[in-house]
Amino acid sequence: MKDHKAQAGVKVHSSIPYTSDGQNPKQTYDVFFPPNLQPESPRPLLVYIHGGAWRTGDKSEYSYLGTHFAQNYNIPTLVPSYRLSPKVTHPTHLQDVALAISHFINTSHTHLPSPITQIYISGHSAGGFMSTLLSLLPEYLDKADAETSSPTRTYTLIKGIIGIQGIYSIPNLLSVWPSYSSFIHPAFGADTSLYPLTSPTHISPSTLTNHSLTHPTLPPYLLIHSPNDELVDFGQTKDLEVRLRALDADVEVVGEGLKGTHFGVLKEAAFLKVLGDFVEGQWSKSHPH
Ligand SMILES: Nc1ccccc1C(=O)C[C@H](N)C(=O)O
Repeated sequence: MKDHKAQAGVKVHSSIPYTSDGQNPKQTYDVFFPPNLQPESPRPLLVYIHGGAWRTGDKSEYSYLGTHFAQNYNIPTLVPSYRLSPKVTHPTHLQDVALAISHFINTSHTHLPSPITQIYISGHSAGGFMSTLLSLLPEYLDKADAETSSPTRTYTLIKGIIGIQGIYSIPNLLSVWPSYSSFIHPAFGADTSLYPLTSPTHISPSTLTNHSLTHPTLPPYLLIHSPNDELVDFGQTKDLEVRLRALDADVEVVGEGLKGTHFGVLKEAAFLKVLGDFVEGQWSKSHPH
């Protein structure tokens, strides 16, 4: 573990292993702490799950996001890496991310003056698929909690999900972009009949009812999708919006006003503002000044 100061007092803990063997650099996270956190003013946690078609990408490319939200919104931000395909297949990527979140929550008292009481999970592209599934299928975080011997049920801390140019339906993605089987097959296997089962857009009310005994309400969703995304069509976001509304969730879709490409949007000031303001806005509802 390395500790160093980033700009303007943001404290970074880099490459913290979240598995017990601690051997794989992909199974580590970076976490960005705002300066001067006070015990009497708790803050939410923002998680950022990177994209890259389940086969590329690394936490190191998104340090600027952690620094930004810690510095400008005073929000501790967790950026995990996870193992990539073809080395692993779904749901291993998601299990890694769930373990990273549970691991951080259960060690955060060593870094923070007060416990984390709210988690906002954002994800870009394939990361949007994962952030959404974490909210719709509690078993991923519950299983991670069992592994970390968590006394807290991490799932119940989720207070918002942010999908950024996400992939939410594998079948629809392949019907619009057949060539994407080049990364979908390594990530999800060649049996296309299983694709609907894994997709957030295909989660049914009855799937949810099975879980809702202990957590009846879905968190609010913010779905961000620039009209200039050249790699993932807006239909992905539209279809998820429709499904989430059918599941009685609050959904806000932001598209107009953004200009960036699939990856370019992540550097856009308007994007950073929409995401940060959403987290701060949700948090303020339960923590009025
Ligand atoms: N996020 C995506 C969505 C759709 C299509 C491709 C991507 C990619 O990220 C491609 C990646 N750079 C790759 O080399 O696999």
